[in-house]
Amino acid sequence: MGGQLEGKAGIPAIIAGHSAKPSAANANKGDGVSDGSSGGPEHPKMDDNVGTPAYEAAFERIRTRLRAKLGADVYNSWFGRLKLESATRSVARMSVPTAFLRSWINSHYINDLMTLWSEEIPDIMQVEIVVRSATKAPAQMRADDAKGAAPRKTSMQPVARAVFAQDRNKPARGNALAENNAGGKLIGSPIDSHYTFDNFIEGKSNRVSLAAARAAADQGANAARFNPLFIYASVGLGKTHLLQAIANGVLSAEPKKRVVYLTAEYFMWRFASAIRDNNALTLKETLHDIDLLIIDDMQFLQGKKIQSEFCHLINTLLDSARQVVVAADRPPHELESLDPRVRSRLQGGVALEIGAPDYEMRLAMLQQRLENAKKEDLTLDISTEVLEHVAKNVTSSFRELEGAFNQLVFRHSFEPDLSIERVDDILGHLVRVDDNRKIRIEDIQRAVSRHYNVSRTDMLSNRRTRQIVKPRQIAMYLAKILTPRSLPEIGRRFGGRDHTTVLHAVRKVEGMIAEDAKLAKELELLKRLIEE
Ligand SMILES: Nc1ncnc2c1ncn2[C@@H]1O[C@H](COP(=O)(O)OP(=O)(O)OP(=O)(O)O)[C@@H](O)[C@H]1O
Repeated sequence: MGGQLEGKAGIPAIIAGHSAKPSAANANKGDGVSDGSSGGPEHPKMDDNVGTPAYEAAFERIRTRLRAKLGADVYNSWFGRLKLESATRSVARMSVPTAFLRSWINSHYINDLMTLWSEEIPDIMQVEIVVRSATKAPAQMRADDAKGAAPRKTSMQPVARAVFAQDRNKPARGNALAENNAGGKLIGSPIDSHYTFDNFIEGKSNRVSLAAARAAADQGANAARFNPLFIYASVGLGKTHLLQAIANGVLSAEPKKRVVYLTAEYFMWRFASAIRDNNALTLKETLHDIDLLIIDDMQFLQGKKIQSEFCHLINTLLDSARQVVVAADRPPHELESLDPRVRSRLQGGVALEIGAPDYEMRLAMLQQRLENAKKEDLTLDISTEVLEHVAKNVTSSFRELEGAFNQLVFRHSFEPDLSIERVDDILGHLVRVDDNRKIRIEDIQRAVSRHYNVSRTDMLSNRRTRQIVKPRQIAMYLAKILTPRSLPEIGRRFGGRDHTTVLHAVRKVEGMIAEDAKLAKELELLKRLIEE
């Protein structure tokens, strides 16, 4: 991979000398509107070669290399939810859950992905990013088919077409997409009936958020205390699951409630198209008349006009005691790109964090997944010892854990007696990723103070001499990119500094790196030393 990780917008990631396929060009438009699958006669079939261990392994290595190159923060933001959808001899197709992510990867990283793929598998001539629908484990999808559920638009569900608002006269539960297509008003994204409170595993790290979510869904006397309810967590810890469980909870109790679930990107797209088509008023009127608004991935809300519409919408809903629930990857006061009026309104309710799951929660999740998977494959038998081993070693998020479980199920079909050693081989990358996340702020402070020859005490002190300020800022920057800690947490570990001081340090160092290649190299070296 080249030293620079910026791709050029709109350049199809096809190696020169091979004919440019229309599908690749489409995949690079990234307009957030078009069909993510982008069609075309030359596309590989969805199930081509996927699951072939060589391709899966190559994809995992590519992810590991991207992570090492970009740092945990940047990687998690853009690639944390990247999945391999299909791969043939010449085309690798990956998916992300939103059009926004697809667009960003296409305009910034597509060439790097192309390079990495061709280094791994020289025959790959083209890479594509498509948008998939709400996440769902393959095992669950097969279970649906077995139960004769209406066919779902699974992995190729384009965000822009995934539209749904609960029609007042329709039953709430069941296959949301089938109901949408049958005539629901087109406003929100689909609500997946598999995400419920009942299958949400409860533990120390999510107990309070779960209780608040239940209260918001019950709409009882307590609900006003949680309005707006703001849930934040880093990737894969259950925000979407909880938000959708609220929607399902409300709809199962009162099917006529008007519930709208939207990702922030979809909200932006919906408003932008309504403004363009001169029907913003109708959209606003419809939205102002709902009972429950749920917005996911709030960190992506951008644009002055859209934010002002959003502000107006939540003001109207909150002022008339309608429930608003929002999720993001950070607390409201850290959503710096948000209009201060929106931020302040979001801060007016309650903001709760979901932390990483502990061992008991992880084991419970694996057991739950195994029980479900066994319903469709009676021969499936993964020992308790293996489940405990995985729960002990894959610790970062439920999504990683789910990925680990799916790999085990896949392997089980041709290696029924999985030993612990084999499990380690198979899940090696997941365990390694996890190790990366265990970097402690103290390790960073120690490495930086040694490198710049300043004492750790000085680094944490109030002294402002240049010799101390620069290493302090560098250490804060490294803490931000190498650990999952929030700005306030980092501030606390640096002598009780405010989160804005940490933010200033991070920006300052980013600016210095952009201008000073020598410093950039020095920091790369430091990063490697800390990660070892
Ligand atoms: N407490 C839980 N109990 C059971 N399953 C969970 C729990 N938390 C998360 N999961 C599962 O883990 C997967 C990832 O969760 P989810 O998509 O809700 O995470 P997220 O926080 O929204 O991540 P992102 O920020 O990347 O969108 C989902 O399949 C979800 O069902």
